[in-house]
Order: sequence, then C-alpha cells, then structure tokens
Amino acid sequence: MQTSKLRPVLQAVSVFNNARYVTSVNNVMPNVTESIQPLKSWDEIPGPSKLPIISSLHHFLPMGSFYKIDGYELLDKLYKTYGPITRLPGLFGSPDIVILYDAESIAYVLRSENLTPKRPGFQSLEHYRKEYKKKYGKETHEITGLVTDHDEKWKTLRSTVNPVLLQPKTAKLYSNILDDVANDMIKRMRLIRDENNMLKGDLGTEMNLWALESIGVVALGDRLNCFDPNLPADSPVRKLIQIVHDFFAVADKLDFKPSLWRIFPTKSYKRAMKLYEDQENLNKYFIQKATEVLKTKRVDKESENEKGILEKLLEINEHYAYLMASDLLFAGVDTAANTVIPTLYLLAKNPEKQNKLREEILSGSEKRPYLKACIKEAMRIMPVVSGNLRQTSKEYNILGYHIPKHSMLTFANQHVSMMECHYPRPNEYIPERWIADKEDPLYHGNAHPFAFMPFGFGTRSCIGRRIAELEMETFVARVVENFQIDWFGEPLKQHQSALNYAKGPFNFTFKDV
Ligand code: HEM
Repeated sequence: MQTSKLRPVLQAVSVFNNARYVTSVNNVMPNVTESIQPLKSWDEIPGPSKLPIISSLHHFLPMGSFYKIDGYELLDKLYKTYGPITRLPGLFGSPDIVILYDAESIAYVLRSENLTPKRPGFQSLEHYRKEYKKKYGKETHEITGLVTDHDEKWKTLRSTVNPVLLQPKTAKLYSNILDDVANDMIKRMRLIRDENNMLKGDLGTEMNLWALESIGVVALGDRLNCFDPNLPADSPVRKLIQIVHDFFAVADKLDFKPSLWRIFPTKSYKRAMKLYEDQENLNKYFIQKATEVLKTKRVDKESENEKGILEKLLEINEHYAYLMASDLLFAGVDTAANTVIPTLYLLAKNPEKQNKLREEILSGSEKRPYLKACIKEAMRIMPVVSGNLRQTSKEYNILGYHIPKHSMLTFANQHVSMMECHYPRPNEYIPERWIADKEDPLYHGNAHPFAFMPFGFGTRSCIGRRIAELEMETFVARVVENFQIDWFGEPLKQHQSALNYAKGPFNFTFKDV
C-alpha cells in the first residue's frame, strides 16, 4: 500500500475534520464534539462587513472587493479571505447566509437535520403556490409540492411518492423508451450537423430538448415529440420548452440574487407570477392528456410492474400525481442537460478517456462502471448544482462559532469536491478515481464521505436521482458510441445562477466513428 503518498492527503483531511469544534447544542456528544474554547458569537463569524441600511452592498459596487464577482469565483474569494466558515450579510431584508467549506461541519449539520430538513430556495414559487393564488381566488391545496413544502407537509408528500419514484425497478421500466429518445436525439444531431461536424443550432437548447423529451416520458408516460422539426411556434410543447427554460432564469433573479420583490411587486416579480401560472396551466394540459391516454391503455396492462410513475401515483392520489409530474418537469430538465454538456466536454478534452469509454460501450457489457465514473467525475469538476442549503431547526456550535436556530447555512459542495485534501490532482479529469481500489492513492474512499454530494443528502435528497442517472448514462453512451467528440478553442465556461449553466460558444465537433 502506498501509504507515504496517502499521508499528506490524510493529514490535510484531518485539519478539515476538526470535529472538536462541531457540536449541536441540543445533542450531547461528549468525546468528539466538546469545544475547547469559549464559543464566538454569530456576529463574530468572519465575512464582509455590514453598514447600516445598505448592509454589505458596498462590497459589490465599483471599488468594492467583490465588484462584478459572483458564482464560484465569489465563493472562492470568500473562502480564501475568510476561511472555512464565512458569513455573507443579507441584502434588502434577506437573511445573512453562513457558508461552510468544511466537509465534517457539513456532515454534522446534514445528519442532525435529517428528519424533515428545511431547504428554502424557490421562495417566489412557494409564494405563488401558497399566497399569490389564494390572494387571487384560485384553487389552492394544503400540499403544494416537494420543492415548496417543508416540515410535516413535505414529509407526507415525500413518504407517499418515495416508494414509487425511488424503486430501482421503476427507473428500469423506462430504459427502453429512454434509449429510443437517445437514439432519436442522435438522428437529430446528424440531421442538424454542418459540413464541419458542428451542430447548427445552439447545443444548450438541443440538450434541453433531449432532457425535456426524456423527463416527459417519465413524468407523463408518453413522448412529447420535442424533436419534431415541424412543431408550430404556438404549440403547447414549444410553450413548455420555453417555460422550462425561463423558469430558472426568473427564479434566479427573485430567489438567488438581491431583489426587492418581498417589499413591492417588481417587474420581475410580475413576470415570475405570470410564468408560474402559465406553467401550471400547461402542466395541467399535459397531465390531463396523459391521464386520458392512460385510461385507454389500462385494460391492456398485465401486471403491476408495468405501471409507470404517473399511473401509480394517480391510483394513490390524483393531486400528488399532478404535483409530482409538475415538479419533475421543471427539476429534471436543466439539471440533466447541464450535466451532460460538461461530461461531453471533459470527454472531448480527454480523448484517451473517451476512447476507453467507447471500448467499454462497444464491448456490449451490461455493467458499465467506466461510464458511471465518467459522469460522476464530470459532476465533481463541473457540477450543475454548486451547493446546497438548509435552514437550521436547532442551534449548533460550528468551528468555534454559535449558530442560532433558523439560520441559513449554505454548503459549498463544488469547492469541497475540488479540494486536494479530498481528491488528489483535483483539477484533472480522472474517472479512474471512482473505480480505483483501496491501494491506489486516487481511491475515492479516501475523501471525506460528504466531500461529494451532487444529489444532496438524506431524506430530502434528489428524488429524480435514479432517473437522471439512467437518462444521462443512456444518452452519453449513445453519443460516444456514434461520434468522436472533439472540442476546439477556449475552455467551456459555466455561468452560475440558480444552477451552473454551461455557457456557449459550444465548440464541439461530432464526427461519425
Ligand atoms: C444531474 C441531474 C440532477 C442533479 C445534479 C440534481 C440535484 C439535486 C439536488 C442537489 C437536490 C437537493 C437535495 C437536498 O436538498 O439534499 C435535488 C432535489 C430535487 N430534485 Fe434533483 N437533480 C438532478 C436531476 C433531477 C431530475 C431528473 C429530477 C426529476 C425526475 C429531479 C427532481 C428533484 C426534486 C423533485 C427535488 C426536491 C426533493 C425534495 O425536496 O424532497 N432532479 N436535486
């Protein structure tokens, strides 16, 4: 065993794993968690200073140290300036956020919050579903959706839909149809290639079409036909494509950037409310259509195992079936598309890895560990979700600081998974680390178990994980089987908003193999 090579890595991990400073005030965990120094207060947590009224705004204005910096760069600068726990003062009435870059502290909070974890995020959508609709006399329900509910309401919905969505055999049910979607997308890519083997349209839009068509078969049980070149501009499918696209953009403006919408109805707020309403109506249209089709098919069904997600949920609770189909249609599109683009990019930039993957695919083996490893490694380096959030339900002592109940904690997952102490040679695309054995210094098990969490953690983790993995593996395999992927010019960049979006120009070429 190459212990000498591992030692620096393990030493570095232990610096971050300083568990003595991590305690939950309500939980007594003597041996490992007792702080040896008096706790410092919330206000003493390092971070940009605050001024009366404008809070920390001056840091983001010209001459300020964070002017024109956001996304990964901002979190990186905060980490380098203030360390593994940083407090970012809230703007325009929004609360301060504490950012954690320490895997052990993150683990402690996530484990302690794991019964009914609260993940605030899409607050404008929550406002639409819970308050706006009531105000305008529209029909409302106690339970509004996985993304927007919390506590007992969330638990009721999640525990009902978990058995339907998380069973491995449910995801398997869709493998053939998802493969049909992937093959149709390959045909479309051939059709829209120019003489230089580049796609004529925008690759980001194309990947969104693939992702929507894929999630459509899961959420609605049938093909949406997003690839139809003759779709009229005002067709419901085109509208759905547009709405899914605009959805995260408005949510980003209202929920993830400083915004005054909570104080008065801004232009973006009005736009968002209209968009959420349109989305709701369109979802109703598609779900109703899918339900009618299912009714005609049901007599042919021989066994329970053949029933799809929508069908099973409709039998349990019609309202829940509608909520889930809506949430899948919005949570499953941009996420999958913006994971596949970086994966193809990293394979293009690492031709030897691409060839190795092609060999595995062409071998026809049913098990494809290298394919899984290639996608996982892309999610480590260029994740679509850069971090996660919890609102604490209790007090904590973290890294020597007191964290009061109801605080907003952000976990800088993207940073943690790029730390040398967890993943040696962190900037290199090395899918092998995910399949290496224990003796190998690259072995992924040497990392802190909370250093890589692309789908979140625990009871609130991504309910679409199995579906997303199946979709992405099916499509990436078909692309690599059919095309030699190359990239030229400047590296691919990501633009961080509510999600990390791959940003054009997309300098891919797809040559037939
Ligand atoms: C690469 C693709 C995807 C990634 C990286 C991803 C990541 C995540 C993450 C990080 C969370 C938050 C988990 C937490 O708070 O611990 C989440 C939640 C969620 N995801 Fe995904 N996701 C992906 C694809 C999908 C797909 C395809 C669907 C739909 C089929 C989906 C549906 C959801 C839903 C409904 C939630 C909210 C769960 C809850 O609060 O109970 N996601 N996802």
